[in-house]
Amino acid sequence: MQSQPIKRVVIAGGGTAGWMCAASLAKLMGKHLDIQLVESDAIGTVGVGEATIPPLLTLHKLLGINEQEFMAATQATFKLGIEFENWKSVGEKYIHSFGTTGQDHWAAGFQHFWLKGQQMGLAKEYGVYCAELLAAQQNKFAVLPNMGLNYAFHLDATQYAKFLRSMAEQHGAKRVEGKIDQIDLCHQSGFIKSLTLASGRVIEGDLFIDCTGFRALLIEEALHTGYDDWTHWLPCDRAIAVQTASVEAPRPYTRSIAHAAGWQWRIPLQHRTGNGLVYCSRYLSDDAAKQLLLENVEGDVLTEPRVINFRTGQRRSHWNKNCIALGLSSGFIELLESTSIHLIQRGIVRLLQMFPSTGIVQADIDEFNAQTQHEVVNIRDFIILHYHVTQREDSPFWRYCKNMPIPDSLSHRLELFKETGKVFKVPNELFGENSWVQVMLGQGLVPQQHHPVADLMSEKEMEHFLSQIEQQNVRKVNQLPSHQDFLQHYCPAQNF
Ligand SMILES: Cc1cc2nc3c(=O)[nH]c(=O)nc-3n(C[C@H](O)[C@H](O)[C@H](O)COP(=O)(O)OP(=O)(O)OC[C@H]3O[C@@H](n4cnc5c(N)ncnc54)[C@H](O)[C@@H]3O)c2cc1C
Repeated sequence: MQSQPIKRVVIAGGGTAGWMCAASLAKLMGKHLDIQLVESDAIGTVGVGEATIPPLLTLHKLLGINEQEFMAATQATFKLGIEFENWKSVGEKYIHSFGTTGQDHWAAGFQHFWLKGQQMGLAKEYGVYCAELLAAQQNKFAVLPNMGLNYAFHLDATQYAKFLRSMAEQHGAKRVEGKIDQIDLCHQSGFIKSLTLASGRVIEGDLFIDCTGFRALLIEEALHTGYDDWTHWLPCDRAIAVQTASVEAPRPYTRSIAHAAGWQWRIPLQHRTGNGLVYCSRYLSDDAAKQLLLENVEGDVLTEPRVINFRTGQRRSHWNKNCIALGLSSGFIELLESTSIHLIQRGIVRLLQMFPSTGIVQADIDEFNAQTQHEVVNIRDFIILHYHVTQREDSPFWRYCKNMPIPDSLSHRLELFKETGKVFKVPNELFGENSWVQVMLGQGLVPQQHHPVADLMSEKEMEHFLSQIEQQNVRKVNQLPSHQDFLQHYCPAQNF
């Protein structure tokens, strides 16, 4: 397709996606590449995206990032999961934690033993059997040896981009300030040849990474790649974001609080709290959303509330010709389970694995797109689950979500769990069985049966099995310091 070797990589956009990509390429392939990143201070970044999930630790290890330095620089706190309030019904809550719940048997997941234990009147709440969940509820945390607790971070998105920028520049990536005005295509191949800036400067490249956010300047405006719209399954299309002063010690989890036409996030950082309301404009006006958010935040409001429009879905191809889209330019599922930054990371790793050093071939493009789409579709189903499996019928929004048709792939999973209690992870899927079980149970889907292997346990054996898991978790959590104390000792930011 394009037999010339790929030496010059141009990254358009310097938000989280752009700088994650620049830092990774520069650190891991910088010796062989000329990397330029173009960004515009006048346009700025989306400025949100502050909750992450555990696989980010793997990328940080790969890049040799010192966790304490990174956390101090980005005002970060630890995250053990997400608390969902009012999602199943108003007044009820559950936590989707990053930990393992109970102990699986090779033939059947822990949920089967828990269901049997419940039938026998011996099992407590599902979350009692997960150390991360107990630690989150008690606001406790420590980094334990051998990944004793699974965790991720809450971070300041602007500081994170700065942190990555300095790393990228240290490894040779060059930043170009300026507004991209025009994208120049090769008449014959349709490949991108160069970007022309408002200043008239022309930036040529062999491979272009579109990190221009929702604008999708390269992948869509120039290459007309197309977009699969998922608003019929994920109807929220607006968010209002606002930062507030902290009023309590930072909790080691994200809060997601459902309202009548969407939900509100609370992300505690060391120096402030990130808040926002995600909503569906069919059911709530921007003014009403703003009022609702401001009525439901705690602490002094530090920034002007900002409305962000989005359309859930994904780009039809994430890699088209010599352009790869990363971040918001590639699509947006929803922020509910903090999967966007993770998908940027996956796109970068995939690019490194398939880097077209000797030239671009269609087989690489097809493989990249197939893998990405497979991954994104499974995450999409997991997010739809939260909205669709609910007992709420108290507003038009929730009635829509409860009654909307859902993808067949999700229907099958829900049916399987409801009928049999079984959950199987699809190969290369982000969310494992334990995540699906936590959210399905949390949203109120209770299986009608359990696996017969759980029937082999006598009452005494079941009691012992459940109580030793519980005691082990209680002992682990009892020795932990408070999250706040641990942050203060491990990674205090300057103004903590
Ligand atoms: C409300 C909301 C909350 C979110 N919360 C989370 C979360 O908790 N966790 C999570 O994982 N993800 C979250 N996300 C997604 C996350 O914010 C993004 O994945 C992440 O910030 C990456 O954004 P980006 O770099 O693609 O785009 P942006 O941050 O928008 O960056 C775009 C870049 O392109 C540049 N640019 C654009 N046009 C031009 C031009 N013409 N010339 C030059 N430069 C240009 C801009 O200046 C900027 O540098 C959230 C998203 C939204 C909308």
